[in-house]
Amino acid sequence: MSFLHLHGLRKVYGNVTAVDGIELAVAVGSRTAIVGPSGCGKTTLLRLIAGFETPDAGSIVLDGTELAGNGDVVPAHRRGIGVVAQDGALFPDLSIADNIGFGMKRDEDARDERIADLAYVVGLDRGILKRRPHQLSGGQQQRVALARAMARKPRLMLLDEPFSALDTGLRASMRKAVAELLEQAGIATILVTHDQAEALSFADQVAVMRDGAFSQVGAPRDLYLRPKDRMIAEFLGDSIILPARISSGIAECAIGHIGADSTSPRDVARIMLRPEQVFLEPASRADVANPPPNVVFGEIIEAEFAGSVSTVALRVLNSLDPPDAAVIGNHPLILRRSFVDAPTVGAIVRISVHGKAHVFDGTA
Ligand SMILES: Nc1ncnc2c1ncn2[C@@H]1O[C@H](COP(=O)(O)OP(=O)(O)OP(=O)(O)O)[C@@H](O)[C@H]1O
Repeated sequence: MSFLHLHGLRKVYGNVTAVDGIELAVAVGSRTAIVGPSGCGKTTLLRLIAGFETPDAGSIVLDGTELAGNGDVVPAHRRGIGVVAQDGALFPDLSIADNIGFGMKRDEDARDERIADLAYVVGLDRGILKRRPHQLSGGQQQRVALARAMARKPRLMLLDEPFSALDTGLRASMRKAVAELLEQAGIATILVTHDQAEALSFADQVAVMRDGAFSQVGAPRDLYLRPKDRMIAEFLGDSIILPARISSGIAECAIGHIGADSTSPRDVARIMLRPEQVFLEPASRADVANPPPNVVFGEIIEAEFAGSVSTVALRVLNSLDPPDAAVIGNHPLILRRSFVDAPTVGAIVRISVHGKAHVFDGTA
């Protein structure tokens, strides 16, 4: 069931169209991530939903109530929406307790107890409640901002890059903790981020944004494995994109005949593989001289070791399909992934592919 519905949203600043034609349905208690490059309109979209900006066209309906559209605009403080910004935006002169309790009434029953409960829920020690924001770490400040937003019992939570100031380890643990917390509270959440891994791991639904519009919306796994075009594929992670011929559900390409996720026959197509689908096993020049059917070998021409993930460039030695030979010959296949024993320059490897190749619509 759709809890939040955005229809045809548009926002223009002077001659900049920040957001245009946005359609989105958010289910009750679900997590949506909006991901896209800097300046694509993510923050503007959140500000429209929060009520800090008014759309030039389109509508926002939350739980059956129109917040913006044809009729009156519901002001931000009446929307029941919590917002956590990138920097937390805490009040520097208030104690942590008063920051958390900012939206509560002074005489609210058991106010102090609720503040302490909220601090506990977001994993903050009771001992810091008397401190001021500048006496807290970045991660603690973000937790305070989240507790403050939760104190108002929002129906929807908007998170604008709330983890971006944190270092990698803390970022991942905060993300997990926040996701669990909001899920337990049954609060639907929209997270804005420019970090694709964060979007894919956080959300049930990911919307990829480009130039003010959504280019694809779907479940993380679908978007990652079946992106609509090359740009989305590359934005969501490393990809190997090859020309291919599709016939009987098989993609015939330079590195073999691989099962395809499309059965429509096509003479000229583009396919995508994710690096974790491509395996390299040690082989020798003698194997290359007598290749078994549908087996492709390569030679490592560059190798870069970088800890758990290494990058290798390989030249395909017995490309199966002549149309690809020139492309592959001129452009080595680049593979960045983790190897137990990464091959070194000069090594001969047998290339194999697991899973299906994704076939792009069109030839882009
Ligand atoms: N108040 C404003 N006045 C004029 N232009 C604005 C305003 N706010 C945003 N813009 C423009 O609208 C476009 C979208 O900006 P927005 O901040 O929504 O992007 P973003 O995807 O959140 O970027 P970032 O990831 O860098 O925060 C940009 O071109 C920006 O310069």
